[in-house]
Amino acid sequence: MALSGANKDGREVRIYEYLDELNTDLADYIAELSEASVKERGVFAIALSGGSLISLMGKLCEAPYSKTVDWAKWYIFWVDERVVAKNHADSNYKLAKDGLLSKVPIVPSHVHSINDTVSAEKAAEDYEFVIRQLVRTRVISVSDISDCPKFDLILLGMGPDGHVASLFPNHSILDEKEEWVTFLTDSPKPPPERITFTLPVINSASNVAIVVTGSSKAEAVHSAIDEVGPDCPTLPAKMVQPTKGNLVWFLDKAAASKLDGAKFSE
Ligand SMILES: O=C1O[C@H](COP(=O)(O)O)[C@@H](O)[C@H](O)[C@H]1O
Repeated sequence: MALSGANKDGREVRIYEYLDELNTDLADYIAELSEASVKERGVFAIALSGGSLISLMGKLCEAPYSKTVDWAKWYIFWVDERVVAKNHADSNYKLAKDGLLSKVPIVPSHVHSINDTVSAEKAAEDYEFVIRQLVRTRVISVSDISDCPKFDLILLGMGPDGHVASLFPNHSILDEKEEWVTFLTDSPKPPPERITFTLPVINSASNVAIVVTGSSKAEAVHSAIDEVGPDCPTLPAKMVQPTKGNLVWFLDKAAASKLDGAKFSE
């Protein structure tokens, strides 16, 4: 059984009693957005995070999705990446390749990973350049209220500290307004060197989903969604507020356990 609700800002919160239900609904959600985007624009530009998200997307590799999704129209990007070699265990690219991309017929030239042979600063600069080229050719749409790229879907995870992408609480990177992709060399979570989409890019997407499981994240979920606690205003997850797009939270029972008014009967 799933609980679902929308608040005044149009933000939707979906809570699942069982992980299998969350995984299936997440696959349905992504497949539906892919179909709508391919119908409207001919392509689907999706940006992935790393971490637990990739295994939660696992149903996409199975029937019916493996057959019904128009994989040839997918263009893949990373919302954030650790600046390590692509075959390193910490690489978000490797995680997605092993867990998803190698199991479905994605066109290799549509997979846009970062340059892993340069510094974090140069990798961020190069990645933004790649995105600018694809905005120019409209593989990625453009926001009609800023010059920001408008991804069809941005998928985020969230850490127990409320970080999303590589946007960490109280980090100056949260104030970045000009760059689309920026870098940090002092990530509080290892590895220290990372690149990340900035908040203006995340908040320009047509659709953003934040997918969170586990009790270690319940406090940050409560703070971000119920808008409580001293850390709330500067919690990166709370700062994800698409300007014109849709925001959906996918939560398991444990992650939702501290939310006001979201209780499953025992
Ligand atoms: O370091 C990172 O952490 C977040 C959250 O990861 P999770 O395993 O707790 O879901 C992830 O979304 C991000 O992409 C990654 O670089």
